[in-house]
Amino acid sequence: MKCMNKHTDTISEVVATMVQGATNWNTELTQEWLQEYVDDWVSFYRKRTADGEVASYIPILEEANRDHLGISIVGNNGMTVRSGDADIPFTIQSISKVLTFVVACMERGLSYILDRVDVEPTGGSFNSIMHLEISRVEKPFNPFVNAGAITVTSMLEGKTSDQKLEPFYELLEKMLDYRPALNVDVYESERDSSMRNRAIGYYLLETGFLESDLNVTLETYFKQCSVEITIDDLARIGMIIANDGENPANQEEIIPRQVARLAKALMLTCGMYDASGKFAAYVGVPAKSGVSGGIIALSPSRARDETLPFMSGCGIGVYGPALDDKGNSIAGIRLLRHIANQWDLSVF
Ligand SMILES: NC(=O)CC[C@H](N)C(=O)O
Repeated sequence: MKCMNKHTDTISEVVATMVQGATNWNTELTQEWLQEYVDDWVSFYRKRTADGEVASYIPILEEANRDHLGISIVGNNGMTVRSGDADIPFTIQSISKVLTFVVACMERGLSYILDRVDVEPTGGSFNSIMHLEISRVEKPFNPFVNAGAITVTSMLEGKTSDQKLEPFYELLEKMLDYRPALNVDVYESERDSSMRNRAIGYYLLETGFLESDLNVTLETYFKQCSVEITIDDLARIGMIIANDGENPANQEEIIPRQVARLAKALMLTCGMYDASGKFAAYVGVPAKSGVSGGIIALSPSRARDETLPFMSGCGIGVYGPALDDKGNSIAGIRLLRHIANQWDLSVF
């Protein structure tokens, strides 16, 4: 087998050699080799955390360590590569919007939700009110900015926040084999400080978009954002969405295919707020970020992929609480960009 040189070979070249040549190609060797690569990249991009700031508008989030950077990657065969600060729990924040959207579509049907929330990027910040008012929209722009997400949350079935979130927890449990818990301190910190989201809520109430009581809707929204997860969880959820909602280990359908596909399209066009265009151009994979520094990303499964069979249909979780001015993990984006380019993950 060709001797591997991680400084000169691209990952595709090496894996292509492995696949073509190679009587002794094996998963363990590949994993070891990928691990070395990823370890190098994480230590390189960790320096970029110094260029960002942790979120402070939810006071408790300011306690995060801005030097942290970790990544977890799960292939469609379960192969896992994790590196850096991979064991730090953090709250899911806006990444929850992908899951409440999925749950709402499963409960109400896709067309019910799409009649009430659009699928257009805003080009504005995640918590903008201005867009709603200036454009006099018929419905909120998309489910991944706060106005659209709060509207989706109002459409979840149930009268109390706990009833509304039960199917959300059940979906998480099905994907992760455990039930993540609410971080009560983060929930209370957001509940007591989130005047902007209350303003958005009142505007949605006035304009007739909300389908549940305002206070219950906001309580549900703050709770969904405060569920604690890890990058391994994000990678696993990403891997299932990448595979059109199916668990590749046993072909069980966890999310209906059409809903998973729509979620991917929305992640690609709206997942990184007003940096979504740049992210699509330079990274090119569906992703969704949150203000605690998490990013979920994925490489949709592609039959054509011969060089990296186990990375077609992979999920990626990143944690790096130092954020850029759009509210996305500053080092996390750079790390993802590097990996997507090296491994040819772009959907384009
Ligand atoms: N970008 C985010 O992660 C925002 C989520 C946060 N809970 C908020 O609504 O303000």
